[in-house]
Amino acid sequence: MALTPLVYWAQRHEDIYLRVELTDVQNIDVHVDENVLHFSAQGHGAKGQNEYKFSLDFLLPVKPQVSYKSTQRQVNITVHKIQRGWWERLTLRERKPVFLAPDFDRWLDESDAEMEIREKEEKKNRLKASRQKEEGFVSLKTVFLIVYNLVQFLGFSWIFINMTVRLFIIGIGVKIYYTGEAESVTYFTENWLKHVRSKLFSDSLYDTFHTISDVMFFCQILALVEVLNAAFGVVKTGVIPTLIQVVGRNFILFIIFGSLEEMHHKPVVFFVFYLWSAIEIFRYPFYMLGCFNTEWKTLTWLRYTVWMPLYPLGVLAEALAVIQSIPIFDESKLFSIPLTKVIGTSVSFSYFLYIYLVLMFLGLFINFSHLYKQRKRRFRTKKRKAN
Ligand SMILES: CCCCCCCCCCCCC[C@@H](O)CC(=O)SCCNC(=O)CCNC(=O)[C@H](O)C(C)(C)COP(=O)(O)OP(=O)(O)OC[C@H]1O[C@@H](n2cnc3c(N)ncnc32)[C@H](O)[C@@H]1OP(=O)(O)O
Repeated sequence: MALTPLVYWAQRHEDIYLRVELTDVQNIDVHVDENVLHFSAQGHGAKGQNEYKFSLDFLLPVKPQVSYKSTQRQVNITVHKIQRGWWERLTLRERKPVFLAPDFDRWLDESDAEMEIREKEEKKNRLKASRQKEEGFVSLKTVFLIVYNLVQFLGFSWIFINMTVRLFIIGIGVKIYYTGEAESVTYFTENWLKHVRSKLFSDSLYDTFHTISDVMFFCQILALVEVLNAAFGVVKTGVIPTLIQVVGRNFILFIIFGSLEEMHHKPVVFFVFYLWSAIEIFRYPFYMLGCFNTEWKTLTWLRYTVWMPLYPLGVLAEALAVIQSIPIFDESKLFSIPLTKVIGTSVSFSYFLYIYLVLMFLGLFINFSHLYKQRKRRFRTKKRKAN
């Protein structure tokens, strides 16, 4: 025989909530037919395990679509009113069915319900406002990163192209000079070629600092922004690797090359600048595309692969520059720390440079493993996305 479960009800301006006191419910059937809700299910109620049924003839029209959710302890039913409003009772008949009672857990009177609506609306508005603020910040951040990456890309491209063109011209100069044809040209032409060759060679290898340094200074000072970006969470990356990278390069640029005129004409400047710019012409456009949520696979591959040979070579070139600068610092006593007049001597900056050489290889190890992890993460996520 079908029994009636205990049913608790509450209302809001738009909905009716029913809570049916049945546990471990199965075979639930809930539907609204001609404004009457019919419920039947098997479950454990006040009369033990049984089939339970009830129906409710609503006071005012409701929508035929009902939603329900059954948990282990109860069945929650939501019925939607056709017209928004507050009902004075639930059923058409004035006499309340015996199995029906107010759900005091959800019960609100009309004014409380209005307050609830107002609170919900205010919460929604607050959420909307904060989302708009966040979106504004995100778009501002994106514009900032696009501009930053674009400026760096243009700077390093100028450096790289300038140096490549000069290197290419030397190549041709050397080739013309050493070919058999060159031997057959007049003494005047040979001398002229010799002059051109030596001029081009010295210009491109020995004069890198004077041609390139201003742009390199600009780009590397600007790169300090990357440390701030990492520190303030503007981009998702570690502060330590970025700090090592930026401080490491700026030390070479400003202290080793910038402060010693004797270093300006050394070919090592060429190698250091060339190796630095060779990665950045891929890294910055890769970041730029990332800002547009776009990816160009070849560029991604280059960004996460080219550093493998370039990083150790870059550190080697920087180490060579440091080693070459040591006798110059010793002789010039630049940055040396004067000891008291009694001792009458000073501690040369070169001692710091020996320590720095060790730090460089430590920095190489930290950043190499960081870049290796970034590469693995990048290609792992890509593979997972592809699956
Ligand atoms: C602490 C005191 C320091 C003392 C120093 C003493 C030791 C000094 C040793 C120094 C050795 C330096 C040698 C070096 O100068 C030699 C060379 O550079 S040789 C040339 C080769 N070099 C390189 O390849 C390094 C290039 N640089 C880098 O890759 C970065 O600077 C580095 C911090 C090393 C790594 O980059 P990052 O951690 O940012 O990795 P990702 O590129 O994968 O980026 C992670 C996510 O962040 C997003 N991101 C990062 N930057 C930007 C940006 N500007 N705009 C937009 N988005 C950015 C990126 O898209 C990634 O996000 P997602 O994963 O979602 O795609």
